[in-house]
Amino acid sequence: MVVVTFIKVCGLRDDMSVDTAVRLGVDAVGFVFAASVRQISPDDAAPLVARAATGTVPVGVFKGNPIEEILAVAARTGLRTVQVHDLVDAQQVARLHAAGLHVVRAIVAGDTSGDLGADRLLVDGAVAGAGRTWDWSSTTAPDGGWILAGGLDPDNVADALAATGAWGVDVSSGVESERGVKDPALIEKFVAAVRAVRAD
Ligand SMILES: O=C(O)c1ccccc1N[C@@H]1O[C@H](COP(=O)(O)O)[C@@H](O)[C@H]1O
Repeated sequence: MVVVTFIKVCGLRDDMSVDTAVRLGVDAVGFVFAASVRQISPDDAAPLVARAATGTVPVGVFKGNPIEEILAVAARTGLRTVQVHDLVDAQQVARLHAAGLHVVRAIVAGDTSGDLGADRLLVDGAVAGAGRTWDWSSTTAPDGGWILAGGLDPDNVADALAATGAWGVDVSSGVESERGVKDPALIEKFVAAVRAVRAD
């Protein structure tokens, strides 16, 4: 039986990477507004967000950004979905919802504080965007469909899915030729590896 796994490719900063992801039919692309080698400004992200909006959901990724800044970035870029790595209470989620945003709450593996009302959970390793795997068998899978992240690449994603049964996967470092530089061939290899996974 073929398994349809949600795929997000994160940390995009140029037309070619966005076009590659859209051509491959990935479900979501991420633009990082947190302090990072992949950080992009709202002005530079806005045209990429518009470029992605053809069946591939653009997602703003935030860590260490005040809620006011997240709202301002969404308004400037047209983003309707945000992935936030440091939400601590349901009021923050409610403020984002009140602005009409779809909210992905990113947590570190082992955190059992739940979704705080967010629309989806993403479970990552201790250092977001570092390309480091974590012990996928060490955590109890959250209820419902959740997204697995942290050091995924074309060679380990099938094992990661088999170990966790995650609903979706998110990749950044594992599809780069050097830190912060996306490699279209690796993006294609990653997507093929996810789509080759079967449940028998
Ligand atoms: O990619 C970043 O630099 C980043 C910075 C701050 C918060 C999140 C970030 N990216 C997210 O990190 C995970 C895993 O990335 P990796 O594949 O291990 O490099 C993923 O959810 C990205 O969206």
